[in-house]
Amino acid sequence: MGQAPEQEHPKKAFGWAARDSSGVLSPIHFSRRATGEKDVAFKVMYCGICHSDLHMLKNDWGSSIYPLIPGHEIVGVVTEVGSKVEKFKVGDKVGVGCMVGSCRSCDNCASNLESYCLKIILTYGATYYDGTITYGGYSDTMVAEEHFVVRIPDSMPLDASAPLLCAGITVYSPLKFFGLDKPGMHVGIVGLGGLGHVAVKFAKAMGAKVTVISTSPNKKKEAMERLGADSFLVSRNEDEMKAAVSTMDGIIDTVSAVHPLMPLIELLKTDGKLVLVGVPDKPIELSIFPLVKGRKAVGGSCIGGMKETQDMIDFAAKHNITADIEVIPMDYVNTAMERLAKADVRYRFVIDIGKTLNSAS
Ligand SMILES: NC(=O)c1ccc[n+]([C@@H]2O[C@H](COP(=O)([O-])OP(=O)(O)OC[C@H]3O[C@@H](n4cnc5c(N)ncnc54)[C@H](O)[C@@H]3O)[C@@H](O)[C@H]2O)c1
Ligand SMILES: [Zn+2]
Ligand SMILES: [Zn+2]
Repeated sequence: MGQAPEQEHPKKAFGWAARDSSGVLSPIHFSRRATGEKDVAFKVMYCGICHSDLHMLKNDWGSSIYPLIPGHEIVGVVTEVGSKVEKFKVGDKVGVGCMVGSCRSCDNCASNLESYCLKIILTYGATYYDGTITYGGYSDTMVAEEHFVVRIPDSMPLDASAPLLCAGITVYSPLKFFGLDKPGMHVGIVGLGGLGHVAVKFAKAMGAKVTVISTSPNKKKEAMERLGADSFLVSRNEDEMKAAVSTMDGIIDTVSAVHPLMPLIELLKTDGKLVLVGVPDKPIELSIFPLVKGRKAVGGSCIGGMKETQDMIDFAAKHNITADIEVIPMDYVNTAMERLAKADVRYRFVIDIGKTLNSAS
């Protein structure tokens, strides 16, 4: 067990940051806190690029603090553990997702729902307990309290597992909570991007019948043949949409921009649920009649708690679920962001931090 002596001084770290809402990333030297007694420190090997990183880089939600080092799909290998760490040792494969802190005492935290804690501390761009700003995984090292670290099973590839830490849990959690995880359920997945493509895989593994709803007809073949969807609806094709009215038990909507909800609500059966996980920067119009007529619900969902995140990883390992990724070098990140904005990625960029981030760049 690599027991670390308590250290007073922060540690040097290196990463890539945006300095303003242009969102352009460039190298930055910064520091991380010394490994505390409940902390796990690790060398970052890979970090996925979530669309939330792009929203945050551009200050779409008005909450960004610069310099901003994004990244919340972080995986790596443990280099140091604090004296009170129980679950991890040096050399373990681990990951950190969207949060690195919560109050640990409210009702949400007591129910393993840390992502709904009012005092949640996000992995980057948030203020930590000690007053410092949190920095994400586009960097060489990471440190987080043990409670917010998950174990990546040895059987899983580190690069393609990284996106599960945000994209994976964000779709797994509502599938379970809204009861869409049962064989025979008909589940619609809207938006076939990073979240959407893993949602198809999880819903299929849970036994549901899965229909992808997308604006791009050219994604039909791969959705069905590669990802295993049962059917595909082109949302701009009125005939196809009409034929599917009142057929779905639930829909997970991962779209990152403002889009019409009414056609999706029409697809739901009585008591169906439309769950929004995509977070557009502007409000979306909602008419009430279609909800009232079918006792339908529109809801939201935010990542998932730490226990459920570990359950999701273990479920993914059991069912061989990983993300379909394009691995890129660190200095490609700005181009990757431009491509992500145009939905030009199948389906998740993952930065090879371990091999391509070096402070000489
Ligand atoms: N709720 C949460 O906890 C949570 C967690 C992670 C990400 N998110 C949010 O989910 C959204 C999706 O993230 P992602 O990483 O999967 O993004 P992504 O860019 O990989 O996928 C988004 C998909 O939406 C589609 N899309 C974009 N604009 C559209 C439009 N106007 N109409 C129809 N389809 C459109 C794109 O083609 C793409 O397939 C983002 O808003 C992100 O911030 C939320
Ligand atoms: Zn994310
Ligand atoms: Zn709490």
